[in-house]
Amino acid sequence: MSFETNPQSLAVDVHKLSRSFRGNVALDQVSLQIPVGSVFGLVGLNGAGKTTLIRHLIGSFKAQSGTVRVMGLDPVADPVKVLSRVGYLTEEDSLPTWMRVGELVDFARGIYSTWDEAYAAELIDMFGLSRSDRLRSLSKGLRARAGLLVAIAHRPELLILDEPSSGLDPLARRDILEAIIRAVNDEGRTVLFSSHLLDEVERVCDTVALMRAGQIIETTTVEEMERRYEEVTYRADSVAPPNVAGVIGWQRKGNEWSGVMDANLCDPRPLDLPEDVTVVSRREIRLESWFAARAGRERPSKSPSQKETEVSDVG
Ligand SMILES: Nc1ncnc2c1ncn2[C@@H]1O[C@H](COP(=O)(O)OP(=O)(O)OP(=O)(O)O)[C@@H](O)[C@H]1O
Repeated sequence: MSFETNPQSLAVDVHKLSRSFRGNVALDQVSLQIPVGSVFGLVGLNGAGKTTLIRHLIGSFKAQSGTVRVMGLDPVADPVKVLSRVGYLTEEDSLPTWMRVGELVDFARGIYSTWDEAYAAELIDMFGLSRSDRLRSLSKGLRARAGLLVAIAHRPELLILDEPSSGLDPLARRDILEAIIRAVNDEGRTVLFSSHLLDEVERVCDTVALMRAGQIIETTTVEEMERRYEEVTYRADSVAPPNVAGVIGWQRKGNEWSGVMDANLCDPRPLDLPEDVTVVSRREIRLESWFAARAGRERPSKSPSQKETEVSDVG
């Protein structure tokens, strides 16, 4: 999919970004455009390149080739301007643990000119923190909340959450994270959310990009994905999936084969479907099935229709 290319309307604009670590390609000609105001999900298997991409956005990696713009600025050339407008929370527990929550808040207030003290106080309360708590003595989940507080109390234009949920219990993940993402987005701000928790991504994101082996292989709105793909389950006593052209990925459970197909390209009941193969169900696609079909381990090809189908055994 393509977005409006007016730089003013893009919170993130990455063009043909490549990066290798000692000869190993981590990012391969990645182009990514995130429109202002979107909640954008970044998904992919371990090692797909998500964190490496995000680190370029916050200026901790310099592009080896290609360009990176965040709110129209180069994060390496203009780190202060960019970081003052970005909120960033990573799974790494990198807060200065010798500080108390109050000291952390005072420190952050000094850094960000847009710091909203009333909002910070509200968040301390909402997260069950106290200014006198020493970060070292907090549980991992409370420290993650303190990190989230610092990431959002300056009301960033772009909030980047890189696996933010790993330290949070399910309740915090659902209630706090979703509330924050929606609040940030309601103000017309942008959220980039990288996560392995696909149900969360599906719930909060309007657009999702899938990374595989250092490339973005598909960017789609959740709506578009639901319109385009469907999951069809067949019953077939065969060792190979039914011969249905254009299926982008199969999952097998006993004698049932579920295929993710592009509704524009496939006929779920082709005329040559063998008589002993029956269609058990046709379901709306879920992000998890799309991910399983598209995120596989081999190098990507150009489009879903050109891609070799993959089979995974789930039962
Ligand atoms: N500092 C580094 N030095 C060497 N290799 C690195 C470094 N950072 C990342 N890599 C490699 O780059 C590739 C992409 O890693 P990256 O952490 O970006 O993936 P990811 O999609 O964020 O994975 P995960 O979901 O596990 O966090 C991997 O092969 C990783 O080993």
